[in-house]
Amino acid sequence: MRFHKDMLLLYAITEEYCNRQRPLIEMVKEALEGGVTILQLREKHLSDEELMTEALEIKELCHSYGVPLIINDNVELALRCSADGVHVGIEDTPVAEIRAKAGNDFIIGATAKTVEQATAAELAGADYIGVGAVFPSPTKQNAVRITNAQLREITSAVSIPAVAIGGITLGNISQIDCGTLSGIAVVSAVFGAKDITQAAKELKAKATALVHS
Ligand SMILES: Cc1ncc(COP(=O)(O)OP(=O)(O)O)c(N)n1
Ligand SMILES: Cc1ncsc1CCOP(=O)(O)O
Repeated sequence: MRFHKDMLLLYAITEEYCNRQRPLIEMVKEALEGGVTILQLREKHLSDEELMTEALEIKELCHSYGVPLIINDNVELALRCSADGVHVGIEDTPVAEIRAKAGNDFIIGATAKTVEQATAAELAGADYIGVGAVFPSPTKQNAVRITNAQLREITSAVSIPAVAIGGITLGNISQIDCGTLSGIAVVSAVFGAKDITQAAKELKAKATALVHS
């Protein structure tokens, strides 16, 4: 799927602790019904084989909604299951290596917590950056926080699009003073919600207002 920055508007990320009373595919479907625009499979507890099974099933579902599937960290698996892309952190496979191997149509997202990391990601060929944590995150409690000023500095240092991540909820999204953001990335605000579809709809409306502010 060809990357466009509008895909980043409501970026939903799966996570083990948010579900598991019921199948992940069911929860992903509810999120897609609510209008998420890109989905990342981030299931760190699964073996490659289990992840492959989930990825293939979820990819079909995402594609039926025209939504790209991104795999967290695991480049080899992302390529093997023909996912649309991968998201990597600072300590994962280097972006330039992925780009050389996967070609230009593969979506590559990179985490950036500093201006240096953001400009390096852009130079190496990343399509977008994920910047955060902008609030304390229940999902990644040790995530380093960044301020609104740092967020603005980072996003304005690059010309590739950016999403903010970390502890974003319906209640605090309007406190993000973003500069130029293309969207928000969330785990618990969607997959931890009682009504996933409704939560996604409401977050999407607020994300739309944020990116146009
Ligand atoms: C969209 C998005 N932004 C940032 C991250 C964090 O990725 P990373 O630094 O690799 O940390 P883990 O996800 O591996 O804990 C992300 N996953 N997605
Ligand atoms: C993967 C990641 N990286 C920084 S915060 C975070 C988790 C975001 O989850 P939540 O939206 O529940 O805070």
